[in-house]
Amino acid sequence: MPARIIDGKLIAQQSREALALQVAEFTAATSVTPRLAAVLVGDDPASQVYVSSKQKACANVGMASDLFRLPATTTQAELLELVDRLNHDPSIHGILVQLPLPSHIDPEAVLDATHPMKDVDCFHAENVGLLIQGRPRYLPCTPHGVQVLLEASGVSTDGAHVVVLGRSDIVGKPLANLLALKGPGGNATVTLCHSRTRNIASFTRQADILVAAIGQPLFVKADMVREGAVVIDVGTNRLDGKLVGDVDFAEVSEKAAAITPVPGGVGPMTIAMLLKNTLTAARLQTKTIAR
Ligand SMILES: Nc1nc(=O)c2c([nH]1)NC[C@@H]1CN(c3ccc(C(=O)N[C@@H](CCC(=O)O)C(=O)O)cc3)C=[N+]21
Repeated sequence: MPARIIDGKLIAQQSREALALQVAEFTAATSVTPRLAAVLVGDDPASQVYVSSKQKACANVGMASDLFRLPATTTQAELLELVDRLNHDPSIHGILVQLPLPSHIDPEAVLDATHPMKDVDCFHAENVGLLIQGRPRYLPCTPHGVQVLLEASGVSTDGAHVVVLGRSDIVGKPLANLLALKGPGGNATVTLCHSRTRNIASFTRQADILVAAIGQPLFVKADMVREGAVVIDVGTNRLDGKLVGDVDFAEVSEKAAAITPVPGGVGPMTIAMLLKNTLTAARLQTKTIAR
C-alpha cells in the first residue's frame, strides 16, 4: 500500500496560524512587535529564496523583519561589526545569519558572536548546551520542525527506534539529541549514522522512523527501509534544476507507512519554527512588570 504523505505545507500553515494569534496577543499586551534580522552575505540564489520566504512568513504572522544584504566581498570583521550592532539593537529580537557563508568567513566565529538570547537558529554553543541538558532556551528550527511533523501526523517517538542519517550541526546532531530527550516528543532510541558508518542499510532497515539529512540526492532507496516505517526527508538538493530530497520518494513511498515529500515537507516547517523562536526571543527580551 502506498505511504500516507505527511503534508508539511499544511502543518506549517496551521503552526503559523496558531502563532499569529500568540503574536497578536503579545503585541497587544506589550506594544512590542517581534523583529527578526536576517543577514545574507553574497548572492547564492537558493539562499535568496530561503531568506525571502522567511521575510514573507514573518509578515504573515504579524512580525517584523529586516534583511541585511552584504556583498560576497564582505570581510569577516565587517560581518562581525554588523552582528555586534544587531546584538545591541533592542528593537531586534532574533538574528539569523544565513548559511553557507563565503569561504573566507569562519562561520563558527560569526555564530559565537551572535548574542545567545538572539540566536533564533539555536546554533550558539550556549543554546546547544542547554538543549542537550534538557533545558532548551530555543529549539533548533529543522529538528523541532521534524518533531512537530511527527506529532501532528500521529507518529509517536516514545520508545521508537529513530535512525538519523547525517551528523551536521544544523540538523543531524541536534535532532538526535532532541528526540532522545526525556518527555513527550522525545524518549526515542536514537542511532546516528554518517559517512563513516559501516553497512548503513543494516541500521536504516531497523528504523521505526528514518530521518535523512545528508545532502545526497535520492540516497535512501526502498531496500534500505523496513515495510511500514515512517520516513522523514530533510534533504533539499538541486538536481537538474529540480528540488529533490535525500530519499528516492518514488520507490520508498511504496514501502513506507508515511513519508514527507520534497518540496512541501520539512522545509516549510523549518521556517514556521524560526518564527516561533522569534516570538520566544521577543518574550525573553521584553521586561514586563508582574503585578
Ligand atoms: N542560518 C541558517 N538557518 C537555516 O535554517 C538555514 C540556513 N542558515 N541555510 C540554509 C538552510 C536550508 N533551509 C531551508 C529552509 C526552508 C526551506 C523550504 O521552505 N523549502 C521549500 C521549497 C523551497 C524551494 O522551492 O526552493 C520546501 O521544501 O517546500 C528549505 C531549506 C534553512 N536553512
